[in-house]
Amino acid sequence: MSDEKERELIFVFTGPDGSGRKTVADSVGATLGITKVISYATRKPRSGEVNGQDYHFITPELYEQFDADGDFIESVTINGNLYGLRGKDIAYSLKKGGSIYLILNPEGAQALKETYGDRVVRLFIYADRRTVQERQVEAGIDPDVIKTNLDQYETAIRYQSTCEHAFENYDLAHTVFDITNTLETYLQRNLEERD
Ligand SMILES: Nc1nc2c(ncn2[C@@H]2O[C@H](COP(=O)(O)OP(=O)(O)O)[C@@H](O)[C@H]2O)c(=O)[nH]1
Ligand SMILES: Nc1ncnc2c1ncn2[C@@H]1O[C@H](COP(=O)(O)OP(=O)(O)O)[C@@H](O)[C@H]1O
Repeated sequence: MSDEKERELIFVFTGPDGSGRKTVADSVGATLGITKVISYATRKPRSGEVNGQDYHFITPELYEQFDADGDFIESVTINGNLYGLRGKDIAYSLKKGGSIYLILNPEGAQALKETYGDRVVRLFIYADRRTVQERQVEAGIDPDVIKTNLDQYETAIRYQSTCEHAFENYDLAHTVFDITNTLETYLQRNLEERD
């Protein structure tokens, strides 16, 4: 039989940029005490971002080295920057015990689903186009980046139907409450299956 740890769950928060994935995910993650696994990125940290908390911010040279070593589950270029998740980080967190969460665009969510199958639960977070635009403007995101993100909006929205769950995010407390309840059900069921 498979190792007990192989039954830990992988919650992936996905959806369009600006929908609130990070805000919601970190709040739910803190409430439930689940570990975040972060990607490696070659972009520069934005004001307020912390290395090792938002991303592992690394040089293109180091990124290339990891890539050449076959470390990345998938690797994408977004707005001229590289992003990737190292399989060994996921394996390590799962091995330590407990479920994990990640924040990814739909492409990344799909890659995880294909790699880890049934253990992956995708939570699709969404808001209307104008709202996600306003949020990104308010957050001080570069206007060119906002434009490329909005060009991806419809494509991202189409991924909703593939996800295990979808939540609109307007009232933040409400969204966090709903998702926390949903994940608690998964965690409880997972515990019971082990008894
Ligand atoms: N496919 C994929 N997407 C990622 C990965 N890491 C982050 N992303 C997504 O790529 C986009 C990165 O854009 P960025 O402007 O840095 O956004 P932010 O980090 O969400 O503020 C976001 O939609 C992220 O959720 C990854 O490893 N793989
Ligand atoms: N329900 C909400 N109402 C108002 N603002 C929100 C809400 N959820 C998130 N935000 C804000 O919107 C911005 C984008 O949220 P973020 O979590 O970074 O989105 P994403 O990870 O999807 O790009 C942030 O400034 C965040 O504080």
